[in-house]
Amino acid sequence: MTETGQGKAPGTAPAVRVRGLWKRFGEQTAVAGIDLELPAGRFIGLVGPNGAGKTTTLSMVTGLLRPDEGSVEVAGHDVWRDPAAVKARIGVLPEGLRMFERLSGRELLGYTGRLRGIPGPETDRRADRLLDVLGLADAQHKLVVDYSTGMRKKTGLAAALLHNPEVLFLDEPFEGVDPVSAQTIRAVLERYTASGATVVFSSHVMELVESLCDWVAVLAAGTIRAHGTLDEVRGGAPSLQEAFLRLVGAEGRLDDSHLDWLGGGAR
Ligand SMILES: Nc1ncnc2c1ncn2[C@@H]1O[C@H](COP(=O)(O)OP(=O)(O)OP(=O)(O)O)[C@@H](O)[C@H]1O
Repeated sequence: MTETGQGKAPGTAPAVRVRGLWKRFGEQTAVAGIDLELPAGRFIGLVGPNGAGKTTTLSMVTGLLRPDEGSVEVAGHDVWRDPAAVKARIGVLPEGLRMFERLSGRELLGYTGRLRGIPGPETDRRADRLLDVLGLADAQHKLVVDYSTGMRKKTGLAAALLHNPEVLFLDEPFEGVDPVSAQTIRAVLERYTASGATVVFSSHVMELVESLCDWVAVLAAGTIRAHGTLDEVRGGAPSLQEAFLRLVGAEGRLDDSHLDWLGGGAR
């Protein structure tokens, strides 16, 4: 059992089960019929080029955006039929996270704890630990509006972890984060998955995904191009980056002759 009393049974049900997922914005098809199962208890990377549909997929999986077609289950619960059960079990750090700017980091966590129904003293205990581990203790009484990008990400992560979710969804969690903070976030996430929880995060940075994740899904043009363990997705390729370029059909995209005017003193 987790500290919040939710049953966590890694391996019994997939963390996420997506069937026939579609989303169109006018003429633009952002997600084109995704079927995917993400295993529980893994550190999972969702990778894809710009515009591949990662954010749209994560938004639908976390109940922030309604699909045109298809179904999503998280930890065995249907996201649209049983939203409260899903929301109790997930933590989300969305892209472009909006926060209450006029609260301090500390107040924000206190508020999040109350929303999550965690008793005050327990919220305080967890907030103390998270702020400390994430290097935010000294800034905890500053207003969020005055935080740097990295501090905002770390505060958002603390808020997403406060209720000890079964599945944590992070959209580009390392973007705008300095290497020291990135290392801290990594350590926190590794500790969290070691306890049987699942992390699903999106990224363009293949080296990061390769070093952190043990399971990967590759998305391009709204479809899944490959999924499986890191070794399965890499196939025979020497690195995930090379496998990725092949899978998304981007090998040799740069034809030097197009940029023959660039550099070399020619104006
Ligand atoms: N609200 C929207 N209205 C119109 N088009 C949208 C909207 N949201 C996403 N799209 C389009 O859907 C496609 C997928 O976008 P999405 O943001 O999911 O991709 P992504 O993989 O997260 O990209 P990036 O890595 O650049 O953040 C893109 O072509 C995008 O322009």
